[in-house]
Amino acid sequence: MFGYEPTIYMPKRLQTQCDNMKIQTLPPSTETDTLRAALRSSDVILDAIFGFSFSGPIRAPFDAALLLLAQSGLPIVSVDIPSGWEVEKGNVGGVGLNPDVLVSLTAPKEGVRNFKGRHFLGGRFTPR
Ligand SMILES: NC(=O)C1=CN([C@@H]2O[C@H](COP(=O)(O)OP(=O)(O)OC[C@H]3O[C@@H](n4cnc5c(N)ncnc54)[C@H](OP(=O)(O)O)[C@@H]3O)[C@@H](O)[C@H]2O)[C@H](O)CC1
Repeated sequence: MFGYEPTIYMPKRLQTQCDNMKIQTLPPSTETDTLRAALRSSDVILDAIFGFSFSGPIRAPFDAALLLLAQSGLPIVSVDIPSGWEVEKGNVGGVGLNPDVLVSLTAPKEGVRNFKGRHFLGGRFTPR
């Protein structure tokens, strides 16, 4: 896909599109072995696990998955909100990812006010 070879962890609604486009997916599982293996052959993590509907504590299997992502040492780009952060309160308890880059959608959320990495704003904007 555009020269990239993505592996998608637990796609929620896009399995058919992934299959049609022959994009590798990791199905829901309580095991983290496949995710661990995929991380070993990855260059970057695009984090879009949770958005503004997340509220802690993190339930399994995402607790183990977030830990693996954080410990991978790979650069992380988060979409809208780093996974594990709450939309208003931010990284409560420090269990969320600490991405290098954040791409907020439409508007930065209150919880990322103190985010210190590179921060971009993306979305569709309607002119007045
Ligand atoms: N709609 C808009 O105007 C905009 C939306 N934006 C972003 O788009 C996402 C939409 O994603 P949505 O699926 O609605 O929500 P989330 O991505 O946050 O995911 C919800 C799922 O997360 C699960 N969840 C929540 N808390 C936990 C937890 N502690 N442990 C494990 N899993 C959790 C939740 O599971 P349930 O079982 O509770 O249903 C859901 O499956 C939206 O979030 C925005 O980020 C943009 O902001 C642009 C405008």
